[in-house]
Amino acid sequence: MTRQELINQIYRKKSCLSIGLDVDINRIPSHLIEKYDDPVFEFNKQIIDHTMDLCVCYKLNIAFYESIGVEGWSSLAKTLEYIPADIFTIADAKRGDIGNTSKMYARTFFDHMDFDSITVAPYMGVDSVAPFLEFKEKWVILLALTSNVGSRDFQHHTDRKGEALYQKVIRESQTWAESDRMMYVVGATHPEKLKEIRALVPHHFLLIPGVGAQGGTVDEVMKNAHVPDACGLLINSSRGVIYAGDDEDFAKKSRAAAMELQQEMAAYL
Ligand SMILES: O=C(O)c1cc(=O)[nH]c(=O)n1[C@@H]1O[C@H](COP(=O)(O)O)[C@@H](O)[C@H]1O
Repeated sequence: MTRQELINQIYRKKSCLSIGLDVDINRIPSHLIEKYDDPVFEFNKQIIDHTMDLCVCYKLNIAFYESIGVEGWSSLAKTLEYIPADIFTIADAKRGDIGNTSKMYARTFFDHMDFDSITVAPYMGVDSVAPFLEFKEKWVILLALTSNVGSRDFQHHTDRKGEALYQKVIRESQTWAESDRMMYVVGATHPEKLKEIRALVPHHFLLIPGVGAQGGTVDEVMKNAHVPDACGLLINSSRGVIYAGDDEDFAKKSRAAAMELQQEMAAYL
């Protein structure tokens, strides 16, 4: 998907919501487990049916699918097929290795499967990221400042000139790809850093996880990092949306949770 197609969708739906399909088999409503051969896919299908007009992206965290083996990969593939073609998709895989191996990861998610983007760790440098950029209209979403507490262990570390590691990642990687192929992950749990990061990358999209279950808010993100006329944000919520309910009406409750986030976003779009 192109940058302009993504932007058009955001303004059409008045939403920059990414819904994280982080499906834990132990949290799926029991009636789905009893009734369906592939309860993970059925869960996703019902969530997608109830939310696709409210979000512009689905992020599938690969760990949740890998953790249940071959069946998980099959549920992942079926879910990806089911997502409407005009909705942006993220393989949240956090990959990156020597070039020869990254090439295989890129083939997995861009060739074998048809995701629009993949999350990539930057720490092995340019040759570990380049193979993902060889695919036309596919995006790399580079980890910059993550949402977890441990992000302080390395990412905030400053060099002698006072530049933090996450700042260096953002500055250097801008020479690897333009804003039509590269996004950055910045946690909603660092609202005080959002303005500064937006100044470093005025045109790039930021993928912002950490809203809801991890304590970040849509309002603070929109206030500090929203770009007029381009939005420049995909704000993700996983557990807050998909586990809003745990009974037969779980998908309706997900819709209500997604709508609440979308309406907060609409005020800025
Ligand atoms: O790359 C990510 O998506 C990501 C980066 C980060 O810094 N923090 C973070 O929480 N994530 C992912 O975003 C999702 C957050 O889930 P919830 O906290 O349930 O909304 C999970 O899939 C995480 O793996």
